[in-house]
Amino acid sequence: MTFEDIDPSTPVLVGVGQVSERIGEPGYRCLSSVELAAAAAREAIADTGAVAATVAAAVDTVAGVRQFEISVPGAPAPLGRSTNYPRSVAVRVGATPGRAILEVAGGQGPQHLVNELAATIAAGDAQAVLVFGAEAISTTRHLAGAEDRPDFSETVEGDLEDRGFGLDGLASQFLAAHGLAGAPSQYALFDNARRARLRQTRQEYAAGMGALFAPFTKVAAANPHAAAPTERGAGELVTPTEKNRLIAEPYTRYVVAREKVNQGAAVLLMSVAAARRLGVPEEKWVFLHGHADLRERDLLDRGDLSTGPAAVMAARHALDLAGIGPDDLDAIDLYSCFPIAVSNVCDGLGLAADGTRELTVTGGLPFFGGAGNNYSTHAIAEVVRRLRARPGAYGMVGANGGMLSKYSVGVYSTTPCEWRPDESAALQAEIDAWPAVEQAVQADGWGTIETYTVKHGRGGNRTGIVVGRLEADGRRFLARTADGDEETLGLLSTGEPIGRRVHVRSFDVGNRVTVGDTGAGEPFPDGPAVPRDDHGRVPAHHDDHARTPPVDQAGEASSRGRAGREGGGAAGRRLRGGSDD
Ligand SMILES: CC(=O)SCCNC(=O)CCNC(=O)[C@H](O)C(C)(C)COP(=O)(O)OP(=O)(O)OC[C@H]1O[C@@H](n2cnc3c(N)ncnc32)[C@H](O)[C@@H]1OP(=O)(O)O
Repeated sequence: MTFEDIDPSTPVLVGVGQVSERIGEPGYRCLSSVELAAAAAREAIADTGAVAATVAAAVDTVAGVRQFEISVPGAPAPLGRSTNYPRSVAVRVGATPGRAILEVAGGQGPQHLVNELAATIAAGDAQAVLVFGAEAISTTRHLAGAEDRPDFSETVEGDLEDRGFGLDGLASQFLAAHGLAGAPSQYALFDNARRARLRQTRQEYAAGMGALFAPFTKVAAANPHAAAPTERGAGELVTPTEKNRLIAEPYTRYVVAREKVNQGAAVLLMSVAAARRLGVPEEKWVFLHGHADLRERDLLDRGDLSTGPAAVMAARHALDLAGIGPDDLDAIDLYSCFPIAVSNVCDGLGLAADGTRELTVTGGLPFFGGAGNNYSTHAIAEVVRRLRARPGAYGMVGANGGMLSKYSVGVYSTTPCEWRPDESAALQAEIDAWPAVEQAVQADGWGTIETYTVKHGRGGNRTGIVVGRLEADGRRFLARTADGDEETLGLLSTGEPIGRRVHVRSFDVGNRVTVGDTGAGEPFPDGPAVPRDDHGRVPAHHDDHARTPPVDQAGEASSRGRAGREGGGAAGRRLRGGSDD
């Protein structure tokens, strides 16, 4: 395949842009997420090397990645927001697209949009597509309480293909009521299960997480767009200190996605025909050689909580389509909200995760910054930049959303290639046919711990969360510890809890786990009942705190004040599982 004989409908990435700003630094402009996305989009348009106004006018489709503050029902936006984010950005860059898309929540969004809209171009249904996203969480958090805070509200007319939150099966009042409202505690369950599978001690596993992420800090330190550009050693990353407090065991703050960022990124795709017509030089062109989008089973349905096979299948399929293996990749960016998101894919692909292989091009979500759902647009932009500098080399972006729930992959190169349809649908049917683990929504009796975490609130309060199997019939249960149950917290915080025997008891407010069958026996006095028949229902966000992540991507604070809030009284206090941080 050469540039001369390539099909004119072939999709090609022709422009990328990234912008960022840090509070307190020279040039800080207090930009809204719309302004950050627009600045990145302008950069992507200019990056084509063609006449900017002509390129902007040719954009027929815009697709916005959802910000955290519009990713969960009831999320606050203390500085206001646009009623039509994609068109707010389009107007600013001089585009008048016929189609405007607002993608569902989730970190897979950027790569998914590139995969989907490249297919749209290949089918002849679009010619020039601008994908963008941005977060101004740092600015919003900083100014939320200020008297002279800016107002980012705007009303923009025009059609909008709003795909909704897309949180079905990812978030529910049932999960939230048992402490699983935020991403750190959800992912901690997977890392602890992986540790037990590898038969490692806590110290050994922490050392591995440190070794995995220390090289990420080095990449971040060299990246002008990084939110936390500080190089740190492996030991420093995983040693709890006042600054590096425990968030959800085994995670300290340094190994958790950092959501306080002001970052925007954009990618411009075109058909080869449009790129030629608009005068985009061929040295700017980057082709999608492989792509895949797969969804894991819902958390409590998964057979093995130590691994996320759908993500690995997606990566393998994208590489297969490209006709290469992991060793052929020159640049890799694996989504890194928590260590397991990276090590799961490394385990599956046989990639070294000890620092000998670079696994991020940006610095990763804890150090570059977890730009809400939009992190991987930055990864794509950086991979494109690197591949242009190394014609013929391959790069891969793995983008993760939910609780290791959705994985989208792109394999890129400057080498021309025709559009290659993927077989994700057939693979998805295979995944969907895997048997779901039978659940005991109301769990009573003795059981065995399958995985666990202990969440640490800012004030020192702790909540233990256990996923286990009932001895009587092997059904899976979810439970949390009662308030002040130091004995059970002690079991969960030392040695190897996985495989240990515990007692679980159901109450209206949810399941409670103890090391013995006493203590959780009294009837619970009051408090709203936990919905048990609607696992897919997304809890509304009533937190008036400035932090806005959705359940999909949330910080631990996001369950405050919603389902699972328990009543008072002595027994109530004892049974209460402790608040989020
Ligand atoms: C699929 C997925 O992507 S899942 C992942 C989704 N993302 C998440 O869930 C986000 C998870 N992270 C979080 O919730 C939070 O970062 C937490 C809970 C881990 C820590 O939050 P906090 O306790 O509020 O952290 P804290 O504010 O104390 O410190 C974080 C850093 O941000 C800095 N910071 C605080 N406010 C701001 C601000 N407005 N702007 C920029 N930086 C800020 C602090 O100075 C500190 O910097 P340092 O690293 O130099 O010490």
